[in-house]
Amino acid sequence: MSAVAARIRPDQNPQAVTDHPAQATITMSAVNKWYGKMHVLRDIDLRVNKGEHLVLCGPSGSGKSTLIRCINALEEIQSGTIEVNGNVLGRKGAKVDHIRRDVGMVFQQFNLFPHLTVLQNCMLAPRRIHRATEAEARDKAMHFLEQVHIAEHGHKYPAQLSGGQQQRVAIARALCMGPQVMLFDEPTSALDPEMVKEVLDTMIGLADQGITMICVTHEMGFARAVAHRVIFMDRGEIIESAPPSEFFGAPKHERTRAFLGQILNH
Ligand SMILES: Nc1ncnc2c1ncn2[C@@H]1O[C@H](COP(=O)(O)OP(=O)(O)OP(=O)(O)O)[C@@H](O)[C@H]1O
Repeated sequence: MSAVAARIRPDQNPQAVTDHPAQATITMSAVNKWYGKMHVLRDIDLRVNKGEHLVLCGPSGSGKSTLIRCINALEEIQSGTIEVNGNVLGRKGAKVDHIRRDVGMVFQQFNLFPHLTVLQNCMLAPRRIHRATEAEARDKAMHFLEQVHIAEHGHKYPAQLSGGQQQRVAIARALCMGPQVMLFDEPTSALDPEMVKEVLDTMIGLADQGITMICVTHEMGFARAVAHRVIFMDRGEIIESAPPSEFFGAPKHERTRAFLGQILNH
């Protein structure tokens, strides 16, 4: 049985979020973003509690990537506020470097440095951000490479690994920063089908450890198994947000139903 199938769904597990009393890690309030004249995020209000796992889905171009890229300050917003662990983005004196340290990001393309080994890729953040010694950085990198079951490939270069293995290295590298929140932007979209499961299983392992996660993904099996809340976005707006049982069992909005009809029948 796959790890996805074997898990108790979080909304069937009363301890899942109540272990973490409502303590917001991320708060987005009335966030608007334009690219030129294109209004891509429209009055986004979103609160993510510590330990919460969110899955963000929606049609192509609906603003999902932009939303999560705004959270770690890869994109600027034009109005509203985003607060991450007490740091308010966009305000004078905002500590963008703190936000980037607190928020680990995993992209569709793995973005590993090709000229560095797996181990060296993972040692960068501890060395540069946490000013760790070489030995400390190596220990930390090995710890997270072991966690994603890839430590034996530490001496290799990214090009010598499969896509799934590279993505697991990218996850380990993000974890080496010691983030409070992990953002995943379609982490399995660039992978061959047989490699998708290994990456999803790694993400499930992280979820089980209680790390706060926001995942943009169309892997609805993962959403059912791991998400406390599934959010549907369309045309820059949050249309629906509900626990998976409700979201999949009785979606309220017509646009959510149409979207689910398309991707679940695919
Ligand atoms: N850097 C950019 N400059 C201009 N327009 C952009 C930029 N990035 C994204 N867009 C546009 O903003 C809109 C939202 O894009 P975004 O990538 O956030 O959507 P998405 O829901 O993540 O889509 P997908 O599922 O295809 O990745 C799209 O119309 C896209 O073309």
